[in-house]
Amino acid sequence: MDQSQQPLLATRGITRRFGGLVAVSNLDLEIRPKEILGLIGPNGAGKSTTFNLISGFYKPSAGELFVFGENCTGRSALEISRRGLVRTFQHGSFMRTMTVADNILLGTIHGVKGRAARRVRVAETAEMLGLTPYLPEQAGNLPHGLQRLVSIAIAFAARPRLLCLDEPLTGLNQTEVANTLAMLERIRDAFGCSVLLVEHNMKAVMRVCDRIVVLHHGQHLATGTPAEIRADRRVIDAYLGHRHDH
Ligand SMILES: Nc1ncnc2c1ncn2[C@@H]1O[C@H](COP(=O)(O)OP(=O)(O)OP(=O)(O)O)[C@@H](O)[C@H]1O
Repeated sequence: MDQSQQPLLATRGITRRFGGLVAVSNLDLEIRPKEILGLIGPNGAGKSTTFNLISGFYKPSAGELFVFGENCTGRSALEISRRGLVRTFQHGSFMRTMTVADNILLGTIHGVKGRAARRVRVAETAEMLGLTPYLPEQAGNLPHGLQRLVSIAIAFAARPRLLCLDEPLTGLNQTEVANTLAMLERIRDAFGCSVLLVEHNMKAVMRVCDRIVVLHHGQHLATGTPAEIRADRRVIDAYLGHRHDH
């Protein structure tokens, strides 16, 4: 296969059980270079579990995980992050009492050597995300929208090849959503990084994603472009038809 088209990440038949409950069942998923991939589905569909499986926070009950072509089934979250996959968490992933600058610095610890280089990386990252004016501020004192950006900045400071974002748009107003989407596209275009987006804001998902994967009851329901997903009768019945924000 042409190296540039090899999936950055692939799951083969990945499954996760919690006791008798199958949260994710036999899922094949691929994330391609430089794509923004949306992962959507109703509450309880298995999105967070999938996210935890691919970032190494959960071990699969069955199936395999390939990260950048390497079989990483059963590897720890740290081992996977060292290969260039970085994630955020649903409820924010930053230290409230630290400054924005020190928060972003945390994201450079594994990937950048030396104080001066780290300082440069922090400045570049803040610039990219529009956070430069807030660098000296205590992160916990910032408005919610900026706090969400700080979480993304920490993840992006490692310059991942795959940035996995867990509901990054929750609680943002329309302007903040538009700014965040524009920022994701900038990151993708400038650094060639892929983005996996778990998100309930359908309007945003339809706008920014190249492809979308739909889960339902832990199973794969559909994969396609936003236009294909919007027109898919099974997806409308299972999910989109019940929503009011698209
Ligand atoms: N640690 C756990 N222990 C037991 N059951 C779990 C655990 N995590 C998830 N589940 C169950 O697995 C199923 C899938 O949950 P998951 O959180 O992955 O769905 P989701 O699509 O992310 O939902 P939401 O949109 O509400 O975040 C649900 O039935 C949930 O109750």
